[in-house]
Amino acid sequence: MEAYDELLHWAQDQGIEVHGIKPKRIPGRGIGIVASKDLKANERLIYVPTSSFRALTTVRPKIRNALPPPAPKNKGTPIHALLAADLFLERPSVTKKYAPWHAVVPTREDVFSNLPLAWPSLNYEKLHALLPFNARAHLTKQKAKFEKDWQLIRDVLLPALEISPNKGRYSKQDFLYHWLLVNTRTFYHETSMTEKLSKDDKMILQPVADLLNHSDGGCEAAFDPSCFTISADRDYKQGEELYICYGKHSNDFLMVEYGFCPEKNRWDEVCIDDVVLEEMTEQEKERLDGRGFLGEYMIDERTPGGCYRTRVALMLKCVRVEEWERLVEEGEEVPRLVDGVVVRVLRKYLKRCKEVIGELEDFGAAGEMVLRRWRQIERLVEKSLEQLEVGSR
Ligand SMILES: C[S@@+](CC[C@H](N)C(=O)[O-])C[C@H]1O[C@@H](n2cnc3c(N)ncnc32)[C@H](O)[C@@H]1O
Repeated sequence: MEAYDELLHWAQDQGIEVHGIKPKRIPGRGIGIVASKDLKANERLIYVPTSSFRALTTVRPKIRNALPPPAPKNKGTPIHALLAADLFLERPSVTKKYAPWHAVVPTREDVFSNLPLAWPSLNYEKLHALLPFNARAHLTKQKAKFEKDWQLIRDVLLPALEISPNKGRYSKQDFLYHWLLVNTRTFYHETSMTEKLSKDDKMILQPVADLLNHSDGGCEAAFDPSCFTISADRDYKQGEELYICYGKHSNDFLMVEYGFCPEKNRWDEVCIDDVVLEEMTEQEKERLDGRGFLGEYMIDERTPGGCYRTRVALMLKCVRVEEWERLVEEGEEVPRLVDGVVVRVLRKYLKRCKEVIGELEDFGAAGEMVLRRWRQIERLVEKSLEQLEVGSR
């Protein structure tokens, strides 16, 4: 029997209802979910009762008792770390219970080849430095989060269970694999047990639904304290892939969190803080900070001339300070005069894109995803420049 068929049988025994869909291997996306028959909009496709989640309640007591309990305001042990520890320390008897799920989740090789946090140390520093601004910032934060969780596992959990860390199966790399599995497969869900915890802690794993790939739109996901459901957002033809939206994320975020960088993404945007801030004197930065306009300068397909924050910041370069203060105070539209400054800054950014692309072209397979990302950015900047230049004629 195929691993997917076994998963579906197993899921049925867990009370999970699956209707009109089936898992399928999809080139470049691992496993995904396709329609096994024609589907109508609003048909319920997956029903997962709370009892079949892997959540705080299913983390084995010996693990929960050894670690500080999760607490509001990100105090205590993150649920992420608890779920990852539960998978990391699974004994064969437990694994047996979840064997059909383990048989279909990505292997270590799959996970490590896609996710930046798992880049081999030799490449990590170099590629990290070549990431676009927001991807770099996000990866730095993610790394800090992982290191903190690993410290808790190594220094508190493993000693409490009398397991020696850094040995084979209990190594940091092995924890990283399970931590990334959790990171890429959890869903947001809230119960009375988790309502006081931070948003990041309201996470659960749910077999079958976690096989849905992401797109910038897709099926409807809904939950209440008793279950999680996925319904068709439109009619589907048999064989079509179904997606859900993991969130309105940019490609920089998707690349770091999930290890892929789609060509089509209506939520994509690019942060150009490095080039905008290079333009500013210390005094100008202070002024921007004082008005709450320091950083987060974005461009996207809909705003070729930059977001409001970008335009406000660059306005400092083309109007007198008193006029700038007045326009900001009154929330007035930024004058078209700023377009000239935006063009100059975007040309500088485009030059930088091309330099990084040149470096990444020599990097080989390890840098492929980052290269693809920079090429997307290059296209976006070129398009923005074209539109600004046409607009100024
Ligand atoms: C929740 S899982 C989805 C199921 C997954 N494809 C699998 O094989 O188990 C999330 C992972 O699927 C992959 N993925 C999801 N959406 C994708 C997409 N649009 N393009 C490429 N990979 C995608 C990424 O590896 C991501 O980390």
